[in-house]
Amino acid sequence: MAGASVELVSSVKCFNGFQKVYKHVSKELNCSMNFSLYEPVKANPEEKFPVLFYLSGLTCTEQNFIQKSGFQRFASEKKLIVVGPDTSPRGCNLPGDSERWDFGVSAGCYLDALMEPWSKNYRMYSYVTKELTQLIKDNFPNTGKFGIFGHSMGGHGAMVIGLRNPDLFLSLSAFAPICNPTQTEWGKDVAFKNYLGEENRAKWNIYDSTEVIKSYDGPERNILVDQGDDDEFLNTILLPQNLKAAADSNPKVKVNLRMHPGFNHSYFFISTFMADHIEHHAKILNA
Ligand SMILES: N[C@@H](CCC(=O)N[C@@H](CS)C(=O)NCC(=O)O)C(=O)O
Repeated sequence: MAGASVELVSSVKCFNGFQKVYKHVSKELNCSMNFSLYEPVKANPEEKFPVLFYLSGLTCTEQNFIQKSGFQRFASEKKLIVVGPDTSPRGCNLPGDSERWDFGVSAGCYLDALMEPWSKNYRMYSYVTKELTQLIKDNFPNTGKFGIFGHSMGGHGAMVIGLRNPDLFLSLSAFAPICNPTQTEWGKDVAFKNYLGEENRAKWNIYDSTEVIKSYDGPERNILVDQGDDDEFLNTILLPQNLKAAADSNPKVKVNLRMHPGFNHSYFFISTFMADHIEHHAKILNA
């Protein structure tokens, strides 16, 4: 192992690989962080694997995804390392960080906060794009090819991070993502207002994937988005039709938005379509 140090917390065999949890001290977030990492068994000592990041939604830790989504069977088959960061800094005890389920602890929103008291710790955008990616590159047997996906707030994070870093994250997909937060009450009155500030309104759009797509001019992207039509957050927080409309007006971004009758926002929905997402990423990352 090289680079910044990571400590193994647990390791359990699952299909032909190990579901591990690590902890490390994050310089970006100024606290100790856990992340999950699924590592396939190597066929030979030199074997390396592509890496897929999964970003979780509001109220989650690094545990929800590894316990409930069933991704391990497919990651084992396709031989992908899958990394699941936590959803916010932990243990910082900032005033007001635990009063709401949709703000503060477990609701880091995958952005770099600009406002006090959040700006010292709430730097999940830089944590994922710089610190954790580097730590994975330095410490695990990877091919250097990375993809990213996520759910809900994590779907928002995956889209923003994937679209703004096309050379780092080659493949991109989401389950029920928050697509246009600058147009929702949660975005305007809670998350962006408090983390980014009204006075920085001009900077909000870089954390809104619908807005990022409108001005996207990088390599062509094919994004898979699955959405249940019985999702309790569909028309208040998620707004996938706005994302689709933005993509339809930019030839560089193709969004395959699949609406699924009867599914809600839960991990029962995620587990149903997990195989398709792993397949989507494996095709690009193994090319
Ligand atoms: N406010 C509700 C909803 C939160 C919610 O649905 N969170 C989603 C992400 S936005 C989730 O993944 N929850 C964890 C789980 O289902 O294991 C709650 O706290 O139960």
